[in-house]
Amino acid sequence: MTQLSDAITGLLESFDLPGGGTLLSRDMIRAMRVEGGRVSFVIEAPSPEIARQMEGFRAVVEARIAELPGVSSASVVLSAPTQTPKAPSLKIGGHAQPQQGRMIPPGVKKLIAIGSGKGGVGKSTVSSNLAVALARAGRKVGLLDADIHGPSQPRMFGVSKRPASPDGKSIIPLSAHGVTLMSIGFMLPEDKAVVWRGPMLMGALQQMLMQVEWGELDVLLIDLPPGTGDVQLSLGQKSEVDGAIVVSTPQDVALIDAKKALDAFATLKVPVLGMIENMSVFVCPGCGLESHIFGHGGVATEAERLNLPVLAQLPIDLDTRLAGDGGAPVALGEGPMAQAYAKLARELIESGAV
Ligand SMILES: Nc1ncnc2c1ncn2[C@@H]1O[C@H](COP(=O)(O)OP(=O)(O)OP(=O)(O)O)[C@@H](O)[C@H]1O
Repeated sequence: MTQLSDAITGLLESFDLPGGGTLLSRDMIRAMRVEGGRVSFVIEAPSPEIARQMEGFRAVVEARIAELPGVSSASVVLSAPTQTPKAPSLKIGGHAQPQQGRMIPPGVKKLIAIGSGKGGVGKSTVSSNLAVALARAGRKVGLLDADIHGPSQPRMFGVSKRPASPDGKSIIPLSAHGVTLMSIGFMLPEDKAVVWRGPMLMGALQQMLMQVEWGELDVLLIDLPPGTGDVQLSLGQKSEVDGAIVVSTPQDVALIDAKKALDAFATLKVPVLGMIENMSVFVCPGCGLESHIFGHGGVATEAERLNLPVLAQLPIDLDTRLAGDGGAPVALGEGPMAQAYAKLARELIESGAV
């Protein structure tokens, strides 16, 4: 740095701002130029209101800069972000911030996690449809897509807008089909892989739970990543999950992993509300023949062994797949799958779980 730059930095450090810190420590200086003896820069205030209040301060800073040896002219301008919502500061790879207390979004009455051991068993499909069915039953529902490595909810709800952030910190969730929605998928390009370590995942989860303005919700469903990794661990340890639902297909490999997911919830002391068997049977639309493509009865046996209810048995269903891919979950309609999800929602409400 030149002598003049040093002198400018020293001067800027000498002004304490109300509320603590300096223009430099609070990162409010923009477009600094020192050319010959001409100095110019912008002070960016957090809001137009604060910019107005800082006018006297700006004039003092400008005058003091002009007095520095070697300065021929000084121009200090105040600016503030416009009121247009700007992109949230959900920085990729941000670490969890230290915070007091636990990650419990204010205004949310119940947190329900939806997990699976294995990927691809239909956990996100079940989450989206259950969210829609609960909303249709009159519940105020939020859905947090915490499947950080493979967020599917933007596609399943047909929304991919970047959420707004009026102050650059709080994030306004999106809303689709009566459900308040947030997904890491809204913040990243679809083809961008998330390669994060544990603390970064924790940071992202913390931001999605606590920076998002969820508002008043009867229930926030959390679509977990498959398996028993860092997101499950953080959620179990740092939040208060009221209940978990484990989705599995009847297939042995899926069930082995589902048992691990159940075991993880038990370790984290998260009460399991029950299991959902997805893709339990395929009924041929031509002849009505039932085929148990992924096996039969495995989920019921496991649930019985653990004294857990089987909350639903959902068949392999083309409409479910098409509706999910098309951005309008099948539970929005009137057909048999919509009825099955409506029944699941009703029973969860009646049991007091949501
Ligand atoms: N009952 C069903 N009938 C037909 N297709 C289904 C059914 N359930 C899910 N699918 C389809 O299976 C695929 C995987 O489902 P989904 O993404 O919900 O699984 P997942 O367990 O969340 O996967 P991942 O863990 O990889 O995110 C999707 O294409 C979905 O539409």
